[in-house]
Amino acid sequence: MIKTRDLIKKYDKNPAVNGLNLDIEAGTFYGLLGPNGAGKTTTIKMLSTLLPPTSGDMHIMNERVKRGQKHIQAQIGVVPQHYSLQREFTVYETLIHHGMLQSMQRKEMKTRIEELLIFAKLDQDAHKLVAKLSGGNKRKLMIIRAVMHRPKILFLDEPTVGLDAAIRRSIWDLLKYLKSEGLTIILTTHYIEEARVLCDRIGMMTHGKIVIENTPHELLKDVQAYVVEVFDGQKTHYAYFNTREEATAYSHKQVDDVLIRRSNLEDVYVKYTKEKVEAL
Ligand SMILES: Nc1ncnc2c1ncn2[C@@H]1O[C@H](COP(=O)(O)OP(=O)(O)OP(=O)(O)O)[C@@H](O)[C@H]1O
Repeated sequence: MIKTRDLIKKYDKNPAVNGLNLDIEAGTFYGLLGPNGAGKTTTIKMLSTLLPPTSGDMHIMNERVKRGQKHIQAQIGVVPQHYSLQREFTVYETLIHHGMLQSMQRKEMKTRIEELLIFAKLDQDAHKLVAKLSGGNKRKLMIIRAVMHRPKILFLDEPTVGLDAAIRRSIWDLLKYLKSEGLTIILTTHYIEEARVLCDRIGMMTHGKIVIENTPHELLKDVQAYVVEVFDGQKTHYAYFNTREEATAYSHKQVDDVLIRRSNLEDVYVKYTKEKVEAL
């Protein structure tokens, strides 16, 4: 569905994306996980044909992508990182406007809007002004607007950043529903838990490159199952063990405070990037 080879994007001479090779199959929920500045937004902009690469190849639905290919763009929905709604439109007008831009038939638009408003739990707010919506509902509106025209691929750039945990979960439910409709979804996030909950595959990205990619389950196998965290008063040291018994034996030898826990995706991320990412 999406394939890139040696994709590079430089701003001036600085590479923001530095040799990206992706193979994403149809129907996959794919997460690009990485800290600020890793190159996630630049990747999404190139894949969604908004930004031309400096070099490299990109295929979407078996077709080589060049800038401004209308028939490929019609198969793509994009939810950008920053709010991009007309404040003076109502929720309903926002969706109608998008449907018209996508040349949808009026009858089809009406049915699709009703369906999406219900799934996004925005049906009570259909005639509310965008300016009056909460941050979470604005984000949901951007998501359903992006899929109004039934694209095959949805790109989401940090869809839950800055939202509280309850709203974030309701957005996750909406995204799970869209995936069940058969969409291929590519999401960027710096929330590890978001990638773990939603994604079939995760590419961990730093300095413009994917450093490891796999299913969340397989990624976890990359670190030993138990971690002992030892805080020496200034810094936390992490030691990894295959069994709880080994971890416990190690913890008994420590003089400082210790915590024993199961390892998680953050441990995998730190192992590969030596960078901390924000946990939920
Ligand atoms: N228009 C631009 N001009 C110059 N440099 C840019 C531009 N856009 C991004 N960059 C730089 O490219 C690098 C990658 O940025 P990008 O926004 O793709 O990363 P990101 O992983 O999405 O980070 P964030 O989570 O902060 O959005 C960063 O060093 C950034 O400063």
